[in-house]
Amino acid sequence: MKTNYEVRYAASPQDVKSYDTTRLRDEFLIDNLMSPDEVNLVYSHYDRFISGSAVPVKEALTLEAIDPLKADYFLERRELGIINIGGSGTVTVDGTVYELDNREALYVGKGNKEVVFASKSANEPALFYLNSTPAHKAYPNKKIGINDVEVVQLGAPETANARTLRKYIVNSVVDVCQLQMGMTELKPGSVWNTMPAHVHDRRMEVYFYFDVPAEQSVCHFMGQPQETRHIWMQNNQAVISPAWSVHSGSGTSNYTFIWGMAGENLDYGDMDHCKITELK
Ligand SMILES: O=C[C@H](O)[C@@H](O)CC(=O)C(=O)O
Ligand SMILES: [Zn+2]
Repeated sequence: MKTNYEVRYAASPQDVKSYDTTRLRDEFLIDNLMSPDEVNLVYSHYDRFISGSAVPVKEALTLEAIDPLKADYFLERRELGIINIGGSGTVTVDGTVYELDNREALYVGKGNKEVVFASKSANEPALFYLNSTPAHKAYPNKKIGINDVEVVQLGAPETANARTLRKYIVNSVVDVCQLQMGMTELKPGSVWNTMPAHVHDRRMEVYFYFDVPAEQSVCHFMGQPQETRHIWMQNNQAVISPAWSVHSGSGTSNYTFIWGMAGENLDYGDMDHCKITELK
């Protein structure tokens, strides 16, 4: 059993202007996810947001308190969102078993001492994607099935951005302190997510790209709207978006991604849109 973690500090947009490709990737790209029989976490100092994965294959995996938390157990002062993008699995929270099939989610509130991940079959393991944020209050655990999500259709084939957005962990679906999570699926032939792009200075965000077909990639754009940079993303990689940064990608095919946010408010729609023709 293994829990690995990395720490990422926060950077000023003035500094990031001078980053080369390697430095940009070292600071913002998360490339240790979905590794079998490991729990892998990245602790970002942007809103102390943790992104990670748990892939139990040979044995069950326990979510351990990592050193930066200085806590007796992981959820002592945190809440957790889990979305399964793999085969059927279970998450056991202080003895209560939640069955999570592909594309089902679980919210786990502050104060739960033990979180254990397991797969139904080693041949088709569960792939649990995790987001966690500091929490001030213990809200009840809640499973969010595919029928519980709020669905929004966005974009159009003509602009290559037709996509289905599913809100899983938002405060109209489940009580949360600050975490928000959802999944956006691009339609075949559509490649652009989040275009027109936006920033939300009240919240940071992490995008986790998956279901990227073999030999295809997603080019993710970040940076201040008039000072953008790009990061080429492979399947099962995530990218940290500071509050001052746009976060929008274009793939060489369609793909799906999970977005997770935390910060000042719980208003999903609190975004400042950037005019497409003014991006630089
Ligand atoms: O702040 C919200 C997030 O950036 C995403 O929900 C946007 C998104 O999934 C999309 O438009 O494709
Ligand atoms: Zn956003």
